[in-house]
Amino acid sequence: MFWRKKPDVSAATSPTVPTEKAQQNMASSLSTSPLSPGSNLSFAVGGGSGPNVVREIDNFMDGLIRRNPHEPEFHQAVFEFAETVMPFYMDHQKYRSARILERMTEPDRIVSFRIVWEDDQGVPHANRGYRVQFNSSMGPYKGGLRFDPSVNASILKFLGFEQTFKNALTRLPMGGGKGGANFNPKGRSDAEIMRFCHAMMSELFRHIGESVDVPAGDIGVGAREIGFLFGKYKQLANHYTGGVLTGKGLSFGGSEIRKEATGYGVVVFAEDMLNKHGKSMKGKTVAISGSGNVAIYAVQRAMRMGAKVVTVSDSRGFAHIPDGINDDSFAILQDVKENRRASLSEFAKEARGVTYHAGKSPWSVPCVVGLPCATQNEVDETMASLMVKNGIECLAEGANMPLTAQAIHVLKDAGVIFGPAKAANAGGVGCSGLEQAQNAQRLIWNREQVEQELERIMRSIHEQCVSYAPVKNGVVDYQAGANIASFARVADSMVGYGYL
Ligand SMILES: NC(=O)C1=CN([C@@H]2O[C@H](COP(=O)(O)OP(=O)(O)OC[C@H]3O[C@@H](n4cnc5c(N)ncnc54)[C@H](O)[C@@H]3O)[C@@H](O)[C@H]2O)C=CC1
Ligand SMILES: O=C(O)CCC(=O)C(=O)O
Repeated sequence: MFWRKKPDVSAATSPTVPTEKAQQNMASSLSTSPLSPGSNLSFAVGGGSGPNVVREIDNFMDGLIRRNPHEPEFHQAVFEFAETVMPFYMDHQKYRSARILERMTEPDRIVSFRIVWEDDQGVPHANRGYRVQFNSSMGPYKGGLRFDPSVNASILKFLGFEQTFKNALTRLPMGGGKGGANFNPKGRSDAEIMRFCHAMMSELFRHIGESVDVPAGDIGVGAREIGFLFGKYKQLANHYTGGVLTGKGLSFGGSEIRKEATGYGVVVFAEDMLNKHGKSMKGKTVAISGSGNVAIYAVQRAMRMGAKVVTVSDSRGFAHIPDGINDDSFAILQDVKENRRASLSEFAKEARGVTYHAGKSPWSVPCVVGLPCATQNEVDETMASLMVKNGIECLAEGANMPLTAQAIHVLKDAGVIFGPAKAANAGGVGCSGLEQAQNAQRLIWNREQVEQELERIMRSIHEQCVSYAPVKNGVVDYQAGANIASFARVADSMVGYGYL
């Protein structure tokens, strides 16, 4: 069945744009919430969606879940995508006959391996490392490494899937991948982190390369870890190839702005969405979750745009800053998180006008703009309803999949401008692409050059979303726009390659 029809090779040369019929299909499928109230089936498609579209999504998800049991995060990411892409897919026979949706939801390969390292007391530990090489249609696999005890195949498959389409939106030559280990870096010394990274690279180096697969950072992996990983790769490979990892230190091939890029990009994207709807960030109350790499630079960029940032959080609680973070409190936040790697409660103790709320999430604090920048599924339906009640107007996802499918529907149904992760947080990987370009040229661009190029990438992503997005009650559906624009790009390449 899968291989029955011949590929439509002519499609490879003509980029696909949504037809009028597809736009109508999208409008009907998006006109009501796809989740039946009270349904226990989290992927049940119901309401007023076109019956054919609903049936196709159901059948497709049934098959995906059967082939990938016990992987809820992967199912969720694919559902979120399929739900908006299906009408477009159904309208394009060249994709359907090539079974592109089934093919693009199957990773190219997954490697998993043992990582044995020694702690400071001389005790050996074994962890599991992974690299999910999801799709290389657009270029070498590209995507971060995550160190967190929760890491498993489901989480990395969802991240690798998302990364494929995010990278396509940057229009740089990057495929999608993701990796990591179920290692908890919290409380570990620098020496332990170094030994862990060296042990991980002892296996990972066989699977990566500047034209093969180029990892970078994600949760628990920043410049320190990339330095240890790069050093070990250089030693094992016996050559200096900067382009094999991104997020490197500036002294050994890293790029200006990479550290700031994801957070800055999220705010630039939010500003573009607001501008498109006749609004702006200036003077807006902004709630941010997380206090890691993405969150810190989202705070900084939002402050520079004249917004008032009233929350940040970590896995233990959140800090409330009713008058907004200022330059002094931002410097303390950076020091607590980036240098001392301490809890946010320290930030609250040291900065003026900050209270700390242990065990609570920041989303009960009223805001006009929400930027979830911590982790997946941190905002559920209840929190989204509370945000709506509190007057939120715009939400851009800094983290990957921070909202449940139901939470997204609550916001969109209430007319909130919603920026999905694959568009809103693409600045990080976009800047990684610029780091690869500098490494290939053996040149270092200055800060202004990189920042200008990053803004150009974010603006182009915004335009691509708008050009594919339906508009409902005057609000652009960026989720559908991002999914369809990136689907078309990846699908056209896959169709062009034939049956691979
Ligand atoms: N670093 C990057 O360039 C990019 C990161 N992302 C995504 O952004 C998110 C944050 O990543 P980074 O800032 O790089 O990581 P990080 O390790 O620097 O920071 C993660 C933050 O999330 C918080 N956090 C982690 N688990 C949590 C939980 N279960 N509940 C509440 N808070 C939790 C941590 O306390 C920390 O503040 C992730 O979803 C990541 O996949 C997306 C695009 C690029
Ligand atoms: O910079 C990169 O290659 C990866 C960034 C990343 O992991 C992400 O976009 O989620």
